[in-house]
Amino acid sequence: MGRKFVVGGNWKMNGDKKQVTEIVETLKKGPLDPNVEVVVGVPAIYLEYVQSIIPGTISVAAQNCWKVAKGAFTGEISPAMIKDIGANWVILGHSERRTIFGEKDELVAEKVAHALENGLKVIACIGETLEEREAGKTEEVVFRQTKALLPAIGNNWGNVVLAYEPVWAIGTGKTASPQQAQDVHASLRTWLSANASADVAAAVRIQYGGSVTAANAKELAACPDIDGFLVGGASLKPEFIDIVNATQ
Ligand SMILES: O=C(CO)COP(=O)(O)O
Repeated sequence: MGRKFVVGGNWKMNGDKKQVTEIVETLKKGPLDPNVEVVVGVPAIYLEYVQSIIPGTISVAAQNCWKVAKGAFTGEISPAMIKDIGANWVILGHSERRTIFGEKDELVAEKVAHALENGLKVIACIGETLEEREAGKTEEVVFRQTKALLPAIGNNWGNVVLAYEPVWAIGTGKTASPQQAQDVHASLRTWLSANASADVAAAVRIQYGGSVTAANAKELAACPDIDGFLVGGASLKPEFIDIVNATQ
């Protein structure tokens, strides 16, 4: 069975109530390819609001969550809270969480495990820095990051999307070339086949993220191992529609 294309919009810490309303209005008008799964990653404070106004065909994701159910964790939200307001997804391990907020592989894995146990679907992000790429360590890094997730995911791969986001391509306007992205996605699948299972490797959807725009989405989408995108800046703009429709 083919892998359903899945496009995420990661709004990050952008927008206000007016702007998020406008983005949802734009998404409502579409038209969005019905064969593509669409997920929007919303700032925590607007999650419930966006969930209440967005069409049921579009899923809502939190951009982070904590690793236990409740308690004295000031400022955090739990998977149960995300589910309580009707959202079904969470983005975890984003490079901004890793670099700015110091999240290590182990913590990301704990969050992934807890989110999956509580019935959320997870977009798990991995990717190398420029320094790591230039040192020839791209595969080593993404394999290490993925390996940390294996026990957390267990046999729950059906609820996980991997997002390969080279850090040097995020918000820089410097997209990985289709070949660079395809190469990493293909290696990841080979690695998964050896370290998870052939079925997981064949079925898991791997998104590419990093300066995806309407101008480069079609070429990237044509790569055999690219199964969707995780879009930052362009997800706040009407061109997000064209990115969703890039496989048409
Ligand atoms: O980090 C990203 C999505 O999670 C990518 O961001 P940009 O599309 O702004 O480069």
